[in-house]
Amino acid sequence: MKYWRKYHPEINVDDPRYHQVSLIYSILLIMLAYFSVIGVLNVTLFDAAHIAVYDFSGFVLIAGIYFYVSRGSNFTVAGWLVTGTLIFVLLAFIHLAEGRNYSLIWVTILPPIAFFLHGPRAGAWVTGIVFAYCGWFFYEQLNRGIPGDLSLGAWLNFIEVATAQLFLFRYYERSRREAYEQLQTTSVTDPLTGLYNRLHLDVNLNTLLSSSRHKGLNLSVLLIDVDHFKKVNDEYGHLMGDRVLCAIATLLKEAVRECDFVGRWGGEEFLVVCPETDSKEAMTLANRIVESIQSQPLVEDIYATVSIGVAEASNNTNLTAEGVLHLADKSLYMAKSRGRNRAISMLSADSFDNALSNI
Ligand SMILES: Nc1nc2c(ncn2[C@@H]2O[C@H](COP(=O)(O)OP(=O)(O)OP(=O)(O)O)[C@@H](O)[C@H]2O)c(=O)[nH]1
Repeated sequence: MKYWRKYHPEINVDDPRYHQVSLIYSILLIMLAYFSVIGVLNVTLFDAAHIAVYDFSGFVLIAGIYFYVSRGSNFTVAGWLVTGTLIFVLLAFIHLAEGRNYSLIWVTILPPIAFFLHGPRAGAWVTGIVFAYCGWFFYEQLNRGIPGDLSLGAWLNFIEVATAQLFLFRYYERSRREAYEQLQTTSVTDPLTGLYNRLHLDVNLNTLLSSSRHKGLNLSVLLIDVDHFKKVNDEYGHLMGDRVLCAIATLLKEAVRECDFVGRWGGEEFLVVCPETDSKEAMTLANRIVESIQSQPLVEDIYATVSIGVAEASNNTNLTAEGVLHLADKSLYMAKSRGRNRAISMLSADSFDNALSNI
C-alpha cells in the first residue's frame, strides 16, 4: 500500500486521481531529497553557503506544499502547486546556467508531468508557454554570444524536440485518458443493469467504512433481493426477467441520494451502501424502496416485490465490511422468513437467533 494512503484513505486504486496523487507525492519527496542533499553539499564540500540559502529556501517551500497536500483533498490545486514549483526550479536553473546546453535537457522532464497531472489541454498550454520562453531565452543568449556553449544547431534541435514532445505527449495523454475511462467504466459496471458491479461495491464499502470511522460517522447497507424471481423467469422467460432486473435497477437509482452507492450484488440481489446514515434513516429508505417497487408494473404488466436486509456499521461498533454484510444478510433472511415484501434491520447477529426462534 502507498504510504500516502494514510492521509487520503478515500482514494482507491480505481480512483482516476490515484496515480496523479502518487506522482505529486513522488515529485515532492524527490525535490525535498534533492534540495536537502545539494544544500548540505554546497555548505560542506563546495563552500557555497550563498547558494545553499536557495536550496534550503526551496526545501522549506516544498515542505510547506507537502504539508498542504497531506492535509487537504484538493488535488487540482496540489497538482498546480507542484507543477508551478517545478517550472520555477527549471527556469531558475536555466538562468543560473546562463544558456549552457545541459540546462536545456532538464526542461524536457516537464511535458510528461504537466500532461499527466493536468490533462491534454492544460498540459499543452503549460508546456507550450514554458518551451516558448526557453526558446526565446536561449535565442537571446545565442545572439549575445555569452557565455554558454550553445550553438545554433543545438538551439534548432531543442525547438524541434520541444515541438515533437508537445504533439506526442498531447496525443499520448488524450488516448491514455480515453482508454482509461473506457476501462474504468467497464471494470466497475454490471453489464446488464449499468449499476456498479460487486467488485466495485466491495472496494467502496471498505473505503467508505474506514473513512466513516475516521470521521466518527455511521454507515448503513441495504441488501435487496427480488422475491420469487424464479417464478418471473419461469412464467415470462429469462429475457423478460432481465428487463425486470433493469427496471428495478432504475427505481433503485432514483430512490437513493447522490452520495449512496447502488450496485448489483449478484443474480437478483442488489446492494445499496449509504454513508453517513444510521439504521433508522436506512430503514426509511428501505421502506420507500419496498413501496415503490410493489406499487407499479415493472415491465408491461409484470409486478414484483423485494425483501431488504438493513444493517448499520455504527461508529461505536467494530464491524468490518464482512461483518456488516453478514448482518445485512441475516436481516434479509429474516425479511424473507417473515413473508417477504418488507425491510428488516437486525441490530446484531445475536438478536437474529432470538428473533428466529420467535417466528
Ligand atoms: N433473468 C435473469 N434471471 C436471473 C439472473 N440472475 C439470477 N437469475 C435467476 O434468479 C432466480 C433466483 O432464484 P432463487 O434464488 O431460487 O430465489 P427466488 O426465486 O427469487 O426466491 P426467493 O429469493 O426465496 O424469494 C433463479 O431462477 C436465477 O436463474 C439474471 O441475470 N437474469
